[in-house]
This record gives sequence, structure tokens and C-alpha cells, in this order.
Amino acid sequence: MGLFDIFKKKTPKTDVEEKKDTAPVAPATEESVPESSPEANVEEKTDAAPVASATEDSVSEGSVEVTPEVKVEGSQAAVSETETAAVVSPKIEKETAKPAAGTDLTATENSAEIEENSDISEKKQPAVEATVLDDAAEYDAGLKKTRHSFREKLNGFLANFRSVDEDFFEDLEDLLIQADVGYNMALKISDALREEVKLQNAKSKADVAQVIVQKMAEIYTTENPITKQQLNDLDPQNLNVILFVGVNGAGKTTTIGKLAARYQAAGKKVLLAAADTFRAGAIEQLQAWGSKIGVETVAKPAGSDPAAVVYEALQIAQEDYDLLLVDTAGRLQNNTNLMKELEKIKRIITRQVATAPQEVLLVIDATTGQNGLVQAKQFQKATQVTGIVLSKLDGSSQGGIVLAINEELHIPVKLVGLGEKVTDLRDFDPQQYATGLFSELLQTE
Ligand SMILES: Nc1nc2c(ncn2[C@@H]2O[C@H](COP(=O)(O)OP(=O)(O)OP(=O)(O)O)[C@@H](O)[C@H]2O)c(=O)[nH]1
Repeated sequence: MGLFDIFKKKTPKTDVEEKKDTAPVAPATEESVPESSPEANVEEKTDAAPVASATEDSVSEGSVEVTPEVKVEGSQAAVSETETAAVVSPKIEKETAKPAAGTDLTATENSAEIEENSDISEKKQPAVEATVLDDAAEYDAGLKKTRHSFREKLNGFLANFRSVDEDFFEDLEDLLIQADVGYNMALKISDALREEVKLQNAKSKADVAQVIVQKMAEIYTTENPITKQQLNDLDPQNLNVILFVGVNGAGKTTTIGKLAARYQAAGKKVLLAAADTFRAGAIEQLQAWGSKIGVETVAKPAGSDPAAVVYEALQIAQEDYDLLLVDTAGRLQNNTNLMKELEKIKRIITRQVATAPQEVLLVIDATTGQNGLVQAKQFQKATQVTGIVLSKLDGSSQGGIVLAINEELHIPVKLVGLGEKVTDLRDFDPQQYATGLFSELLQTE
């Protein structure tokens, strides 16, 4: 089979409009520091080793209210005036939540108020409406911008072509760096191309162009250890938890919505936890996604301790759910606080369910280029990321980021976001990715 055989017949493309999240970020005040929240005072009954922060040992508070039918009451917990209940929205039909063994949960008065203030719980659950493209068509459409940008760069590069000499390879390295593959990867590709050009005795501009594109496609599909790595299968014995981390606006909430819809369509019972209590509007955004796809969301008011949200969500999820997806803050007062908070959330999850989180997914915005790699290294230290979600590939003009991630982070890209619709999430498939990037170039050369 020749290299060209990997390129299948192209399918019609769709344009995807890029939209930026403009929600304001809460001011970085002491009062808004979740770790210093006065809310937590129900003790976790656990044998686990003590942990750093005071609130971590007392993460749960107040009551868990499953709107509106089920109200779980406990009695022993002391509840301060500032405590608030977690709400689960949208409305659910059957009783699902009972306190986990050893956890005391007390009803509070202001849970009703939260419910009243939440327009989310009043919303209907419309069916998911997006048209589903097949994977190849989705990759093709989603990578349109990247493809065009690479073609332009390549054409610009080839316009100056005279002969295959040292200058040629230096310029080629620049081209690859501009395409975001990273410096080391650019050198590797350039070396591989040196060999290939010699091997194929490519001398004319057209021949050389063909070799470049062929080799690039090959690097994505065969030569590079980019393997098709999907999300771990759900564990049927234990609650599955996927923790989402990443900077503000990377696409965490959107990815959670898309992934929840996917699992739900596969017959899994999914619960969302709104643990980004820091950014104004983040909770409502997740609830809106939940409402849209008919999946319940556990939330507390803005400024609550995120660990408490996760704790209560775990209690509910352990009773009756297959999967809990946890949204986290992308920004706190500073990076140290953020990383500490993520570590704490992760420890709480593992303490409740020893096998969880089964996945820690770092969402990287493909349009942020090499900055994404710097962020990734920080998150990796705090949470041992198991996979990357590369969001907004449809809005990126530099497709090389996939190679850079592979080369520098050694964390598999597991999912890609190819648009804003609920169906615009795909398992990362290097072959379809390469096809989406280079097919047109090969056809037109
Ligand atoms: N075009 C495109 N837009 C996306 C994609 N994924 C997310 N977005 C958009 O990116 C913006 C930010 O996404 P969010 O999901 O809110 O990002 P976040 O990481 O949860 O942000 P914070 O809550 O601020 O931490 C939104 O406008 C999304 O619609 C994608 O794959 N393609």
C-alpha cells in the first residue's frame, strides 16, 4: 500500500465559527479563596493519612439536595450559618442520593433558596440536536483552517525554492517551527526529510513538495510513536471519575458536556460536579450543559469550597452512577493555589474511591501553541495527567502542536475538540488527523 492510500475521498466541509468565552473572572480577593471557605465542617470518616490543609479533612458540609424530589437528611453535622447545600440539577425523576456510609449530611434552610435562584433547574432538557458527521468528515471539516494555513506556509516556502541545499533545510525548519511542531521535532522532521529527498532523488520543486507532504503524513501515522490511545474503558465495579484540568477558557466545561453526552448515549449514568466555584458563571455554564444534554450537575454557590463540591458529588455518584465528570477552576489567585487545590481534589477522590480518578484529562487549547506545553508541564506535576484533550483544533492554524505534545510531554492526546457543538468531540486518530491536514495538499500537488 502506498502512502497515498491513507487518503480517502474527501467529504463536504462545514465552517465552524470560533467563539470566545468572555465571562468575567472573579476578583482575586481573600474572601473568594475556596480553601479558606468557612463552609466545611462535616468530618470525613476515613482511615486515610492526614493531609495538608484543614479543610481537606472536613470537606463536606450541609445537605445534599437532589432537586426536587429527594432530600437526604442527616442530623449530627454542625452546620454554620454560611453553609449551603449542594443542588443537583436538572430535576430528576427517581430517588438517587443517599448519604454514603459514615457521612453525616444535614439539611439546611438555604438549599431552597439556591434552587429558587437557579434558573437551570427550571429548564427543560432538550434533545441533543447536532448533526453527526462521521469521523473522517469531522476531522476534514475541523482541520480546514490548519490545512489552509499550512498550505499557505508551504507555498510561501516553495516560492523561494532554488535547489535542495543547506539553506533549503534551514528554511524548512523555520516553516515547521511556525507550524508549532516545536524546535526538537522540527529538527527531527528536517533530518528525516534530508534522507527522503536523497532516497527519492527529488530535485524539482514539485518532487520536493511531494516528499515533504508525504513525509509529514507518514510521521503522524507511522514513524512517530503517536499511537491511537483512547480513554480507559469504564470500570464496571467501581465509580469512574474523570477529573478535568486546564487553564481558563481552554475548553474544559465544553469538553465535559460533549463527553457526558457521549457516555449517556452509550447508556451510562453520568453526573457532573461543578468544582470551578471561582470563575463567575462557571457553575451556571456547566449546569446549562447538563440541562442541555439531560445530565445532572452537583453544584454549590460560587465561592464554595471546590473540594466540598467534589466530596458531595462523590457521595451521590457512588450510589447510583457509572461516571462522575469533575470540572475544576482554570485560574485562582495564583498558580500555587490552583495546583494545591487540584492536588487536594485528586486526593479526596482517591480517598473516596481508591481506583479513581481513572483519568485526569488536561484540556489544552490548540490555538495557544507552545504556551500550552508550558502549562501542561505544570499541571502534570500536580495531578499526573493521563491524557490530553486538544480543544479548538478547528480554530487553530498550527496543526503541529500534536507532534510537539507527543515529543515533549509523552502524554497521549486522547480526545480532540473540533467545534463547539455537542457532537464535535472525537477520539484522537493520528491517521484521520494526518488525512485532514494533508489530503488536499497531496491532491493538488
Ligand atoms: N471552536 C471551538 N470552540 C471551543 C471548543 N471547545 C471549547 N470551545 C469554546 O471555548 C470557549 C471556552 O470553553 P470552556 O469550556 O468554557 O472553557 P473552560 O476551560 O471550561 O474555561 P473556564 O471555565 O474559564 O476554566 C467557549 O466559548 C467554548 O464554546 C472547540 O473544540 N472548538
